[in-house]
Parts: sequence; structure tokens; C-alpha cells
Amino acid sequence: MNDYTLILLSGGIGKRMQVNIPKQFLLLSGKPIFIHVLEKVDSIKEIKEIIIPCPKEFISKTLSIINDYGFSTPIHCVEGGETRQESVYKGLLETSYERVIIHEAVRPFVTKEEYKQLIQTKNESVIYGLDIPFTVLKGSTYVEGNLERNKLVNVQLPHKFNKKKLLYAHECARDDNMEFTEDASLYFHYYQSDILILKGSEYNIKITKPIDRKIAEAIYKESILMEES
Ligand SMILES: C[C@](O)(CO)[C@H](O)COP(=O)(O)O
Repeated sequence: MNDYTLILLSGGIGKRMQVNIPKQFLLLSGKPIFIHVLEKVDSIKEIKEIIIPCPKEFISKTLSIINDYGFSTPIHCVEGGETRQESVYKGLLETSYERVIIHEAVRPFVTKEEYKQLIQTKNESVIYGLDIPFTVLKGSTYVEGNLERNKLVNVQLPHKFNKKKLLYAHECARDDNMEFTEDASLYFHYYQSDILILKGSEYNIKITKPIDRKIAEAIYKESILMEES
């Protein structure tokens, strides 16, 4: 079977965006950012359910917004964790299907085609990534070394994994008190096994900081113009 649960991380509290509502609720062209993602995935037949880990105090707001849009895929909200990793873990505990796709509520420019490519790719563990067009050095106050940029990848979401295997890796990380910023590094740490990297898109940005909202509105306008032409 090729059935998936989508875990849509929606755990932000707006700190880096410098706003007092979680950034997933901010409007992009008049619509909450996370709704743009749900609109892309709602008609993908392999996605049988959507689990949204989000802060407890925002569960009812999230559900009420979702209700206004009337999606056909079953959507459940669960209380997220203190960290991104804990939110994924809590989401994984609620999933009903053998495979999971992980995405973030604040990456609204993912395309349906990217989801389809992820699903159709035979490999079990797949992520999206982009080359790094700038130089990244190690260090904070002083330079401590360089990183070879042609060996680095800018990680994008969505990702897909086998649910049981990812859950086991998360349980190991919890036992070991290890914290990762995303699931490919966590999974790789425990399995050292193949995770295919598909070529991502410059448009699939993560809206994190105030400047990203301006970029997002520009991308949105461009996408509308392209649809119209
Ligand atoms: C997964 C991620 O989006 C890759 O760019 C990023 O690491 C998530 O970081 P966050 O701290 O959860 O915003």
C-alpha cells in the first residue's frame, strides 16, 4: 500500500518572526499561511490523514480555521512538544499509516508536483534539498574553520520515511537525550542508511523572519501571474 499520514508541523510561537501570534496564522495574500499547504495536499489521494502538532492553546483556533475551509482529508490536531523534535514524535504516535510525510506549516510554496514526486520515488527515505550558493563558516565570534559547500545541502521539506523506523529513531534520540533540528539528521544518526535527496526549489522557502513575509508575498504574486498566463 502507498498510504501516508502527513505530519504538518505547526508548533511555532512567533518568536523569530517578532509577532505575538504563531507565524502559521499570519496571512499570505489574505489566507493563513498553513492553509496554503493544506490546499496543496488535500487532493493527493495517497495522503489519507493529516496530523497537526501545535501548541495546546492554539488547537481550537487551528481547528476553527480549518473548519472554515472544509477540507476532505481527515485532519487532527495534537498538542505539540517543547521542541520541533518532540512535536514530530507526538505526531508520529498518532499516525495510522505505514508511511509518513513531514512538512512544515510555514513552507506554503511546496507544490503538488513535489508531493507527487516524493510519493512516487521508490526509495523509502526521501528528502528535498538545495545546493548552497554561499559560503558557510564555522564559528560565532571568531572563525573556527570552513565547511566545503559542495558537500553541503540546504535541507527543505517535505520528507518521507517509514513510520515505524522513524518512530524507533525518535525513541532512541529521546533515550540518548539527543536533539536534532530535523528528521533526516536524526534518522541518519541511528541508521546510517540511504536517504535520497531530491532537488528542491528556490521557491519552497520557509517563512521564519519578517523579511521572509515580503519575499513570500512577491513569490505569491509571481505564482498568480504564472497561473494566469
Ligand atoms: C527543517 C528545517 O526547515 C530545514 O531548513 C529547519 O531546520 C527547521 O528549523 P526550525 O527551528 O524548526 O524552524
